[in-house]
Amino acid sequence: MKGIEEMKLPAAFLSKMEQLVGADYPQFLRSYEGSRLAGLRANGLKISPSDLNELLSFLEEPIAWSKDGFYYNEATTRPAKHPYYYAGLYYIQEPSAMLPAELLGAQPGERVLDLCAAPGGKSLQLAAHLGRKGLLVTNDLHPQRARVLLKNIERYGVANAIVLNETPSHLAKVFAGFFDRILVDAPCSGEGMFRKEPDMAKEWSPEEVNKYARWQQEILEAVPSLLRPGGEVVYSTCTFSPEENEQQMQSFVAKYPDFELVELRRLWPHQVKGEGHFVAKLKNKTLFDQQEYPIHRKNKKVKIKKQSTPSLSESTKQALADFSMQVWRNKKGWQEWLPLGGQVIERDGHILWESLDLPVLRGLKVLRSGWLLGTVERGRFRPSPAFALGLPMGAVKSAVQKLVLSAKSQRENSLVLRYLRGETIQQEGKTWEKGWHLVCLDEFPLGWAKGDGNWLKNGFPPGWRWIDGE
Ligand SMILES: C[S@@+](CC[C@H](N)C(=O)[O-])C[C@H]1O[C@@H](n2cnc3c(N)ncnc32)[C@H](O)[C@@H]1O
Repeated sequence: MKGIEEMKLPAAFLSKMEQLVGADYPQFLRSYEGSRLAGLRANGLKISPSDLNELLSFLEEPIAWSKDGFYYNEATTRPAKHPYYYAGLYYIQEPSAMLPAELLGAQPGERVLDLCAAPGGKSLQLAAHLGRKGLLVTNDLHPQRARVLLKNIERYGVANAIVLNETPSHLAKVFAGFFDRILVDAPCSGEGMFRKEPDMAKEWSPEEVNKYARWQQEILEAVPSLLRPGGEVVYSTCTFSPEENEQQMQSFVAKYPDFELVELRRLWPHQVKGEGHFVAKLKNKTLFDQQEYPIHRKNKKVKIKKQSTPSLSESTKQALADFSMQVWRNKKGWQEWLPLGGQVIERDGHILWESLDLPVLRGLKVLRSGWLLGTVERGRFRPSPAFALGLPMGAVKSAVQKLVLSAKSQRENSLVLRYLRGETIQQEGKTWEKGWHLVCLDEFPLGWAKGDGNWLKNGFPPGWRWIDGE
């Protein structure tokens, strides 16, 4: 717990805050004496909040503005060191940061864009709201951050997402009028993060605030072209400065009179249990007749891929059937678990499920255009970790060749850790059939392992592994 002096917050920042919060200033200052607040969210693609609460003994009260978030105590708990974390059952997220995606209100079947998405906490929330129906386009400008975003999309089992590394203006050219809803969780001066990461305060200056305000404005410029008539946008930041928040919204609606501001919320650290956030919802006022919806979807500006016959070669089909026979004892077992509205394609040896509701992505930096099922090498299918993690519960239940692990006792937990560390699985008196085995933690998929007749060779990817002592 740091006091305000110890944190060395810039004097100009403090006097700005004094003006901004007025009579609340003493409480605002006192909020810096409290500890930062930690939260996590149940991954709705895998588990309900109440089931997660039953499973994890360390969850505290629910987070008021989130349907699936809980507080936990950072001093006593390390939720990232738990096998259920590796099964993608929950995402660790600052409590205030749970509000923007909640307010966007994405519905199953919609097309949703997360424009500034890395590392992906809010994208995962949006993916859970869509279920496996509709399309999530998730993007970040910075290449390394976009790669982290991809990893999270895969680790949390999102099948119907495409991951891009683009500028908003490039996206606007390809996705004109495409999206039902857009989240702009903008880069910002991060004033709400000073308690969590005091070093960030060193970078603060009025010039920094203005620099971010300019970037945010540039990002927002792309929104009117990307959104369909009648669509909705949530703009959010984790900063307090009005230049990056209310003023940004005012200039947006002044410039684009088709838009109205329908909701504006501030979470202040001295008023709620969170680090603070600004969240605003905008709506495009242009009338949008639901009856015309399908027609709009054929908007000529957006070239949607035509339904084509699956482009798999005979040898790939055979490789997939062989794999499916191993895991489900059924040649077509794997096909049952694909989301609707897409097709399986083969591109450069990669087998992907892709939505049919995609514009032509040529010219964009695409990190992933759907659910990576695996690769075909020398006529054999090798399933990807993302394939395992994206399998719904029914697929796990009906899999025959599988290794079901449990973390409920210490002895069982040690086998899970061996798998997560990437070790070969051997058990006395037990041999493993040849071929792929789905590895699960209770009924949740974790990854793959390959039997060689004796042992199970570990298929858990190096970049995802459990590292002792971290
Ligand atoms: C506040 S963070 C996003 C956090 C994220 N929404 C989450 O919940 O995990 C802002 C992100 O915007 C990205 N960014 C910065 N400028 C951008 C731009 N012009 N277009 C798209 N993304 C941008 C940054 O790389 C950063 O990852």
